[in-house]
Amino acid sequence: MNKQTIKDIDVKGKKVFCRVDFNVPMENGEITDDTRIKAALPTIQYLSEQGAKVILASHLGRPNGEVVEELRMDAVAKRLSELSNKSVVKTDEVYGDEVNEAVSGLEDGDLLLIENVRFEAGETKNDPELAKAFADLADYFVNDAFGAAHRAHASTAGIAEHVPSAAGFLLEKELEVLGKALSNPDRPFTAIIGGAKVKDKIGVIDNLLDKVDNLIIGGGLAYTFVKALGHEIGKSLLEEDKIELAKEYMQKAKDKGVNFLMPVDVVVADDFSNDANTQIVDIDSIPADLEALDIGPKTREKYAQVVADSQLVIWNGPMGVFELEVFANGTKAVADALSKTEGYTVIGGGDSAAAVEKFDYADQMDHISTGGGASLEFMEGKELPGVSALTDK
Ligand SMILES: Nc1ncnc2c1ncn2[C@@H]1O[C@H](COP(=O)(O)OP(=O)(O)OP(=O)(O)O)[C@@H](O)[C@H]1O
Ligand SMILES: O=C(O)[C@H](O)COP(=O)(O)O
Repeated sequence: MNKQTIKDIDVKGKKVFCRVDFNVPMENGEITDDTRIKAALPTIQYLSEQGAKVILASHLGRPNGEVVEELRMDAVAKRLSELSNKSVVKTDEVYGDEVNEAVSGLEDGDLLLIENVRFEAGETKNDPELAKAFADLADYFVNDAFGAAHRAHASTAGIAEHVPSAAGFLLEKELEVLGKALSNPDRPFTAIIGGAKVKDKIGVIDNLLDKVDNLIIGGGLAYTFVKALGHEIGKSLLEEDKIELAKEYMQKAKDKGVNFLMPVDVVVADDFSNDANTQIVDIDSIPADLEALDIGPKTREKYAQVVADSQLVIWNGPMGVFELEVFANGTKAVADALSKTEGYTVIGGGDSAAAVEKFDYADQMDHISTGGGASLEFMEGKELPGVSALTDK
């Protein structure tokens, strides 16, 4: 990486504004998954041990520039304190007098967490005044929020225009793993793309076709491709305006010699529920009144074999409606295959990461990205503003 990292800066006795991605799932005020907090700990602990005064900042949810009581950072501060074994000062403001006072009270090694940065409308607009206000709090800016690195916001990018900056360990690791996978992959290299919408994955599929040996398609987006092959898909998900593009991608795969794998059989249902009547049909026999909600057993076996024979696998997007038990087998089978392959396995965040956690395969994956949208944009080959804004080495 051509950017400074925290190892390149001397933070002893300095104030460091550290952007993290503590956008964790919450239910009734309780954090239901603290993976992202744990993932930022190495950077936070390092800064603290080096004697920095650590000012942490994150967004939580999408409050759209307003104070939303349920999206305050208090539960996060509490969990961070438990995980780090340190007390964490928490402010109720994002900037201003309360924050200035709290910062002046910090001793070397102390941790402070400011309020949800998205309570300020200027955050997502990358408002230069808000960016300057954040910068004025600190001597250095450290970005460890890989999950928000695809956003050009005041606390992820704007601030870097005003103070020297560096990448934290998590950001560095994510870029290293995903970067190596895309630029110098071990082969055979297999990408598995699922999830609901073709339109969200267009850039990724296009970019990956230039790099992979096998491209496996599953989930709701598969049916636009199935339709493009001329099969009927009943009530399955379809993006009519993407059929031509699906044809182009299948042609591109052929031209590039990429093995393009699509479902050969599917689980169809009469209802989007666990009580639905289901049956398994071949891909060219989807009944007009039913919806395909998972890949079938022949497809599971085929995909598992390709994964077993791969040296590198990147997975983004579930194979079916994994939230419902009856349509979870495809996603489970892919997770199981990844857990068994000798190849290096990368989970591209978002729903696939949630599925891997849910089915207890997380420990057996080599890298689970903390960024859903960010890893997608990275895999599309896009520049991440939260990275490009950092000081060059
Ligand atoms: N055959 C299907 N029909 C309808 N919905 C499906 C089907 N297969 C998967 N899904 C749904 O797709 C959703 C995930 O789609 P999405 O494109 O958001 O995935 P993702 O890329 O993993 O998530 P993220 O955007 O968070 O990274 C899941 O909620 C799942 O239920
Ligand atoms: O959950 C995420 O993917 C990141 O925290 C970014 O959140 P956002 O999509 O609301 O910007």
